[in-house]
Amino acid sequence: MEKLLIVDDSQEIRKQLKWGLAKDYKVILAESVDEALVLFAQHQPAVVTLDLGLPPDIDGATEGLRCLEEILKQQPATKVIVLSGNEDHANALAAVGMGAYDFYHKPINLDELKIILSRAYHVAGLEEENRRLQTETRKEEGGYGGIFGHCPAMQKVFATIKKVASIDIPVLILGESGTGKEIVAQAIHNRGLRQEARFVAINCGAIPENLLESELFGHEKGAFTGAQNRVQGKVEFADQGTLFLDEIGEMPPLLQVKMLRFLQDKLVQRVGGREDIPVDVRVVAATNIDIHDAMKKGDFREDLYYRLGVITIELPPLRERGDDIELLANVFLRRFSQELSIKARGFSAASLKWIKEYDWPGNVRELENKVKRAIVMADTPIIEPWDLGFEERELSDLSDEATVATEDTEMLGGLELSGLSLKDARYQVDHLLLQRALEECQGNVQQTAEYLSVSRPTLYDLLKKHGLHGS
Ligand SMILES: Nc1ncnc2c1ncn2[C@@H]1O[C@H](COP(=O)(O)OP(=O)(O)OP(=O)(O)O)[C@@H](O)[C@H]1O
Repeated sequence: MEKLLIVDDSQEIRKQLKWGLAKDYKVILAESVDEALVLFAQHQPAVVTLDLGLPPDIDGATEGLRCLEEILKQQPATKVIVLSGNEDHANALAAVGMGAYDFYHKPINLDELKIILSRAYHVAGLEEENRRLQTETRKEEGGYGGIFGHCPAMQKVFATIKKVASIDIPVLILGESGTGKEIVAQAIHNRGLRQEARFVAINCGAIPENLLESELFGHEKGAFTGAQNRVQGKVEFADQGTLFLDEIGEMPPLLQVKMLRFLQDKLVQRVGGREDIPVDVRVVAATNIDIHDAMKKGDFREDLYYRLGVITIELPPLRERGDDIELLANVFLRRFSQELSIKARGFSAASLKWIKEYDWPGNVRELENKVKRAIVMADTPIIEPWDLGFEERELSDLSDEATVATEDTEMLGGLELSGLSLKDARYQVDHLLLQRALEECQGNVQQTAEYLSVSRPTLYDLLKKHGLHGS
């Protein structure tokens, strides 16, 4: 049963209301502001009826308005219904101005008051539900540190991040290119003990072997031609923070040995230097190659693997994430439409079919790029498959809908449509139809619009797009 706080200094009214409302509500009675505020804090009722003339100011409204103010300060969503005398209309209005939900003039008619009360509870309930949904959406909006995923494999990833973040052990992240290895590494850092210090990423596969050592460990002045100054390496730069070694599977054998030594001793020696510099970093590594295969072939050292992969996190490819693909597509749609200030409302059914069925070799990064491109390319707020930039080869397999469209249109004017993308084919057909309708109606715009069953402004837009003119 809902709780209702009744604040009234008149014993008679308190009695009348309790008698009349106790069947529907759990009635709590207060006769002064202080008592009301204590009971309000204790019970947190969604609705309060409040007499404005409370002691010591029973003929004025100062105490009633103070009570209203305090209640709304404690809980702004409370629906306060002010009960006042007929002559006190101005104060009742002032109360509404301060945030009261409604007012009701005494003498009280219980049936009327019951209607007002039930409406107040209804509104309070709706608002509460709305707040709950908004909080949920906001949580969803943030994903897990910006990483979205509902599928069991991603839930397992989140659970592991949670467990390992605050423990200083190495983590190895495995997953195809674009599956989110770097954002997972960043999430581990952001939730860990070193979050105040730096997160330093280095892509071991993108730097030529001869430069990688100095990138990682730094060099002394004169260490090699062109080394004009002493330079700190990424490992040293990450001191106290997290070092993210991306594409560790690509690390050349010699550097694997040096990295292993660093992991064991926590000391770095700059290229051309003799000094051992102590560095305290958390290491998170990632690779998109089959690391077990690389070990079998002798390309990756087993001892380094065991140092780095105390904990491993496997990121599933996008094609194995089920409904997450649609979730991610919508996340990117909202994100980029906001960032680029372009209105994009959603995906057409055909687009969603494509999004779900496509193989996604480039994983989340590819999906992200395709959605971004689509928002820029789309002519309407609804994204169509061709906006997503699927290849013609892929589009030729498109749904029956597209094939039918092409067959129908081929009958229209012997247009050569084969080999055209759906978008181009539609353009050609529109062009032909516009030309014919104009001819048929001798260029009369009004008649042409009627002939094609479009409005005049739409026809003008179409003519402009196709470089055609009425007479
Ligand atoms: N689950 C996810 N939710 C939201 N965005 C994601 C998710 N996974 C990846 N992304 C986004 O996809 C892009 C690629 O992610 P990231 O760079 O972390 O992948 P990666 O596996 O490290 O790629 P690579 O192997 O090429 O280094 C980034 O823009 C990232 O924000």
